Amino acid sequence: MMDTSLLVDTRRLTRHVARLAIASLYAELALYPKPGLVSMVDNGSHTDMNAATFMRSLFSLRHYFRHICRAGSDGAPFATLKRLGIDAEQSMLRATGGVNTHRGAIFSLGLLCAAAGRAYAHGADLTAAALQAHLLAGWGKELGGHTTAIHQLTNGLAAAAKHGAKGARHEAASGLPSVFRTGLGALRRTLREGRNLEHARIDALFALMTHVSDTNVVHRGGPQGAAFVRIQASAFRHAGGTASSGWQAHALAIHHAFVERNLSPGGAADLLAASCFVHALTVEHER
Ligand SMILES: CC(C)(COP(=O)(O)OP(=O)(O)OC[C@H]1O[C@@H](n2cnc3c(N)ncnc32)[C@H](O[C@H]2O[C@H](COP(=O)(O)OP(=O)(O)OP(=O)(O)O)[C@@H](O)[C@H]2O)[C@@H]1O)[C@@H](O)C(=O)NCCC(=O)NCCS
Ligand SMILES: Nc1ncnc2[nH]cnc12
Repeated sequence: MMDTSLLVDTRRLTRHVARLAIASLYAELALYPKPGLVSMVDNGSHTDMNAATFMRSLFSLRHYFRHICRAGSDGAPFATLKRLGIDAEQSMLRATGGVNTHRGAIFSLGLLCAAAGRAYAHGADLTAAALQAHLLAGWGKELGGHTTAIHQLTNGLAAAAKHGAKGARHEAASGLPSVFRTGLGALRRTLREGRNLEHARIDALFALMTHVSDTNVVHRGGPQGAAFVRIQASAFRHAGGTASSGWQAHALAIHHAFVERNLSPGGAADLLAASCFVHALTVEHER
């Protein structure tokens, strides 16, 4: 006879995972000041999207995260995840009137939801190490060979071809080191030092801006823009990050400098949401 308790538990897990995924995207959107990025306060360097566009996008993705987590727990092949990802991109574009708000999150956060489902189905504790191991064991080989599933020249492909930017596919094929090492590391460090989640998210965003090969930055600003982002983010961190009493004024000055140069670290923003997700999902298993 079928074990229905497992079915109920899996349903509970997929709901929990989807709720955390959406909450993480919301936390990223609500954070301020975020250099060049859209928030509840302003549109940063963007003219075609605002917080309402992001809220519509976020709402359109709520079932996707549940479905991709379920696919992971069912042991689905990469082709299934890809299909779900493409469908989610289409829902997002319908919800936003064609604006790319969350393509990176659909990809990276979607893969993490699938990895959570796979880890759970294998009876693993939901730790960060288990998530990364299940991501790579489940779909690492296909991710290594994943070119693109959408047959159009994206800004990311153009930035890769012209300037060698690595982008989301390279990041995922390497097991999302920016999430598991850079983002999560910074979140945990700031919390350990006794500051709050808002501080931790700001520190994580600046850590990601220092390390990530962000196709969004490269597409808009070229190699000089990417260097500017790295230099500004490093200066913020060397000044002590959110441990410094003047951190808000410093972050705001960087925000204005990015808007002046039309720069937007959208890849780092997506990876911040992914880091917040991993932190929230694993925090009680890491003690
Ligand atoms: C696999 C794909 C997702 C790859 O897509 P693409 O060829 O576009 O590759 P990337 O640019 O590398 O990645 C896509 C988005 O990921 C974000 N990103 C950028 N750098 C990184 C990075 N190093 N690591 C992780 N993620 C990264 C980034 O998203 C943010 O930027 C968005 C805005 O970008 P853009 O459209 O350029 O917007 P504007 O600057 O405003 O443009 P203009 O107005 O100037 O024109 C922002 O919304 C953030 O989300 C990249 O956009 C994809 O091709 C694919 O295959 N999809 C199908 C799904 C799938 O296969 N799923 C598999 C299982 S889940
Ligand atoms: N808050 C934000 N602003 C602009 N691009 C983004 N991509 C993901 N989050 C973003």
